[in-house]
Amino acid sequence: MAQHDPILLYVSRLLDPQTAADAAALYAWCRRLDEIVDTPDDNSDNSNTTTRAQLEEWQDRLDQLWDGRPVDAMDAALYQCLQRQQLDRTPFDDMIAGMMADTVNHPRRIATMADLEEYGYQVAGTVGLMLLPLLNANNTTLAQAPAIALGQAIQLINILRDATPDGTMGRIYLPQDLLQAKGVLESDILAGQSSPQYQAVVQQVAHRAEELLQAAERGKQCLPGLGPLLVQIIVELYRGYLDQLERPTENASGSVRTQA
Ligand SMILES: CC(C)=CCC/C(C)=C/CC/C(C)=C/CC/C(C)=C/COP(=O)(O)OP(=O)(O)O
Repeated sequence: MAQHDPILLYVSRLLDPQTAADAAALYAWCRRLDEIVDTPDDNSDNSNTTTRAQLEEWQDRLDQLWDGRPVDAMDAALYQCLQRQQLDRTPFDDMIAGMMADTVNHPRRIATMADLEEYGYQVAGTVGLMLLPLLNANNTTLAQAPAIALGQAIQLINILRDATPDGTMGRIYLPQDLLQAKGVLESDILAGQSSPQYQAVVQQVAHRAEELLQAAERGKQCLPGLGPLLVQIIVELYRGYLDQLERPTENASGSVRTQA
């Protein structure tokens, strides 16, 4: 989907070469994990069992990495990063747990906005926590909530942006309670069909994403040096995507299209 640099690599141009290499090692680990789950669903038990087995294997590899036994060159790069930085293991485990939820909960649905934010923490807020040591946060305790908020905002915006392809893969990440309250038909989402009611749910989620971006902006002063600038660049980039999402266009067949 992405027609741009992955966000982590894009902003790592602001980091010194060693820190950028550490960020790249983190990115590679997250990307390879994402690839395990990012295949079209065939809704079969077989497919889910295979994905779960791959995630369990990934968890075992993480155990080995943390024990100082990386299994390949990419894990070795992350291991070197672990030796330089004080990385906490929890966000790595939480990210795998979030990916696991994608295979257990089938077809993929999210019950409430709180559940969506929890998922956003698991698959993206965790990246914010992983990055804090690399960014030399002055006060890690204070920096955690805004770092998580930024990842969650990015995830919500990506979900809004990718709603149509996700729908055609049978995945609906917009909260069921909001969709039901507005009377949006699941069959319309799966067919990529927009409506004023659907757009109202998009606006609600977009509003929450903007609140999370603002929380990240308020917290950026916890970072030294170019850290606040780095955060502001990410915030403005994703605020730009939000602006485009709030101006939906319809193509000739009336399907959900955004200007992103
Ligand atoms: C505010 C404070 C104190 C710290 C900020 C700490 C940071 C930089 C947090 C951001 C973490 C981050 C970059 C999370 C994003 C994870 C994610 C879902 C990336 C995928 O995004 P895209 O690159 O847009 O994906 P596509 O490739 O699908 O477009």
